[in-house]
Amino acid sequence: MSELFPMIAQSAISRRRGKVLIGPVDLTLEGHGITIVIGPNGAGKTSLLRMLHGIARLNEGSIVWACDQEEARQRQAFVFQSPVMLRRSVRDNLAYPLRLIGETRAEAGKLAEGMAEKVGLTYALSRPATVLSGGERQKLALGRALIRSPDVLFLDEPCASLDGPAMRDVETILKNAANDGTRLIMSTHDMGQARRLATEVLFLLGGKIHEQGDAAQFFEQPKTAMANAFLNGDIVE
Ligand SMILES: Nc1ncnc2c1ncn2[C@@H]1O[C@H](COP(=O)(O)OP(=O)(O)OP(=O)(O)O)[C@@H](O)[C@H]1O
Repeated sequence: MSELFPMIAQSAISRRRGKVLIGPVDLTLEGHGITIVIGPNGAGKTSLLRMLHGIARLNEGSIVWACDQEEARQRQAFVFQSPVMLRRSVRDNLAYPLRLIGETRAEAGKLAEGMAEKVGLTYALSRPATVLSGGERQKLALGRALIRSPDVLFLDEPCASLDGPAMRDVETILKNAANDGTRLIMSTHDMGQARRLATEVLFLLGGKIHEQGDAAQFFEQPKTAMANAFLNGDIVE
């Protein structure tokens, strides 16, 4: 398989009805680690993730992966804040991405069971996804996104409405995925979570990347006054 990274965005801009949602963005993503995207409400976190993943229109500039675009698309997954589930069992939801690429029902079911174990949902395999709790739904969404072993997983506030134990479980799943070689790029409002997970930080402000850096260094000594103010809990806009 060819290399997917680096991903290079140059002067990338996404607009909606003439308004810039995000950009211009100049960004190089290397192939390892967990990049956490932070910034105040409306800074453009969701828009950045959607633009990089290719589900928000790229109006200007370029986003280029090291392999061809179609292959790059196949090797990515995205987890939304409020994932939509099929009105079927947990097993079928997990198996679905595999069925889409032609896996047999039996094989997809077997792999779904393996993934259910990884995300802690073995006990719920036969339950309809519609009866799951918020935490269980998010674990299912992660399992469904990870079942094709994506090289990159984008996550938009995946823990936004989860309680402590569910958040801890989700973070464990994410760390395991990163250790297994999936590159994670994730937005969060939770600075504790950002500190626990990040190897790299993108701090967004006003639709632009205001600061990018190694996580330990960013949290210890941010380079910009705005990032410093944000980390101190000041109102930044
Ligand atoms: N579909 C849309 N149409 C018009 N404007 C939009 C749309 N989606 C987002 N915006 C605007 O684009 C800007 C960036 O929004 P975005 O959701 O990317 O920010 P965010 O950092 O993820 O915010 P939050 O932390 O509140 O989720 C905001 O000003 C928002 O109001």
